[in-house]
Amino acid sequence: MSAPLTDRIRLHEHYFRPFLSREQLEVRVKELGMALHDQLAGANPCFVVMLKGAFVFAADLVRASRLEGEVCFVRTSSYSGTNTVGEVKLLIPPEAELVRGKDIVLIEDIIDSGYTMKAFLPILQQLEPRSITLVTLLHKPDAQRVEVPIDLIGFTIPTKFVVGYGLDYDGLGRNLPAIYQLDESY
Ligand SMILES: O=P(O)(O)OC[C@H]1O[C@H](OP(=O)(O)OP(=O)(O)O)[C@H](O)[C@@H]1O
Ligand SMILES: Nc1nc2[nH]cnc2c(=O)[nH]1
Repeated sequence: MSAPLTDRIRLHEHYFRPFLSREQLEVRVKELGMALHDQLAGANPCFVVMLKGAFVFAADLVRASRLEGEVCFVRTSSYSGTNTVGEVKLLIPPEAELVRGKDIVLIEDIIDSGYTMKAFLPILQQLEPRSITLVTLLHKPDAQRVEVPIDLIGFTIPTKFVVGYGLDYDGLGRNLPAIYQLDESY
């Protein structure tokens, strides 16, 4: 049997405490979906999903938006454990033919230092989309090191490492239905 969501959990050597519940996520993702629907009314966008972390959020957001459009996946990587390694690697690039001339909804799970988006946005812009709407579920403003033009934010959160709802700690935790925050008291 799995642990109740009120309990702290352990992933590898770290403990995490409940932070955003499944219900809070559901309500906010629906609101973001409706906001996207209003902003892009009548458009036929392409949803660009940042793997791996955004896969759960994107699945819910795309459906909540009720917008018809292609979905495409890109993959960047820059974290080892709970720290950014600074260098952003592009492991799966965007499909040029799906992006050119389209209204892009760029879906990210978290903007922390901002380095990932700072590196990726010019790559996307080179493919000449009509517009880019950047949506992030989580934003850590106090951790941000570089400017990023964010259009929609789910939750503004403190500078603490979080897991769940797609986000991992060294490969674990992506399957958790809620979001947990690193508990440094252990
Ligand atoms: O604003 P930043 O400090 O750059 O951090 C944000 C990025 O970090 C995570 O990706 P990660 O590189 O861990 O890859 P993953 O999505 O495959 O877990 C997350 O999914 C964001 O893409
Ligand atoms: N899982 C996870 N990945 C991140 N990438 C940047 N910040 C975070 C974070 O707090 N949690």
